[in-house]
Amino acid sequence: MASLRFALPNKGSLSEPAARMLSEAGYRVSRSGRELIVADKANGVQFFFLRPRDIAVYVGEGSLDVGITGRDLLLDSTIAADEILPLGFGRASFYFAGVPGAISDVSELAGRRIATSYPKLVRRHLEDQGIKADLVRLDGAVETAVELGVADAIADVVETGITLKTSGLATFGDPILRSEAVLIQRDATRVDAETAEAVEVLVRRLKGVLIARSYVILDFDCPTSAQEEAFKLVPGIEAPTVSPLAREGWVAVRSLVPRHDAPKIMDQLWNVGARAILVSSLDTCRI
Ligand SMILES: Nc1ncnc2c1ncn2[C@@H]1O[C@H](COP(=O)(O)OP(=O)(O)OP(=O)(O)O)[C@@H](O)[C@H]1O
Ligand SMILES: O=P(O)(O)OC[C@H]1O[C@H](OP(=O)(O)OP(=O)(O)O)[C@H](O)[C@@H]1O
Ligand SMILES: [Mg+2]
Repeated sequence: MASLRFALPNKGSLSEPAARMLSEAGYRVSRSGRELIVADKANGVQFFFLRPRDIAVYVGEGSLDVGITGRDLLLDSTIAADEILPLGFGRASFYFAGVPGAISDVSELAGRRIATSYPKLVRRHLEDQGIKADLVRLDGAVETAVELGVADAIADVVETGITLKTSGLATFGDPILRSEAVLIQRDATRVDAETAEAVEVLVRRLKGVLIARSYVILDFDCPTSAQEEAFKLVPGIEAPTVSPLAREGWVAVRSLVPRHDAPKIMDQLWNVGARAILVSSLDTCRI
């Protein structure tokens, strides 16, 4: 079986959660030391640990088949690759920011200097708005660039907003981008059939983890007189599973429900007469 060549972040915010998600999907990604290539022979995958910023390059130009990186890093890459699955972690927004009062609107950026580690992404955004500004490309810690007089504003990743606040800056304008970790592949039309099949299996496994993270299993006992009303509350993915109970006039019901809706649904089920309402977590699944 040919190996699927998979690029994973070797450090940074995305590294640990990417490895955890793959491990939950059944792959063996653990590194015993600092090795940069790990073979998962049982699953026919070879993992290459690379800087997240370089991952789109390796995947886009075809040296590696798939990879996990940030949507913002993908869009900033000079080599294009296709986003095939958003992965729900590494969420962050990308904003312009400046000293409050000094700049409060994106239109005021015309002719100003903007520090960023994401020049392509920012340039394209400014062009779309017809704004001409000078970009100052920095590797990191861009928040300090305004204080040190290197730039008039910055464009950077904002997660909690703490770094901005402690640097005396505030965002202005709408978010330039909402980013999260994404699975990427080279231009799908250039992928051979065997690789496409391996990617399909990978995507199904990852979707299994995503569903397992966002849904819970709900079990309850329900009087048959209330079952129609209860089924409306728990439609499930196809339909709820209904089994007989060893008690006349009652059924046992099982269904998947969105994790964050579970408390409200449990209250509603109780109100229609359901009892012994249990919630349990999924490890993974194929839907
Ligand atoms: N708080 C955060 N800080 C930085 N990047 C974040 C954060 N939360 C999510 N991300 C995402 O992580 C990716 C940045 O990867 P990068 O390797 O630069 O991570 P990093 O946390 O900045 O690590 P380092 O600065 O050590 O290289 C981007 O896709 C970014 O949107
Ligand atoms: O909104 P917050 O939760 O404060 O997070 C955002 C900050 O985190 C990142 O910096 P990082 O620590 O990666 O350092 P870097 O700028 O050197 O990459 C990013 O560039 C912001 O500075
Ligand atoms: Mg960083």
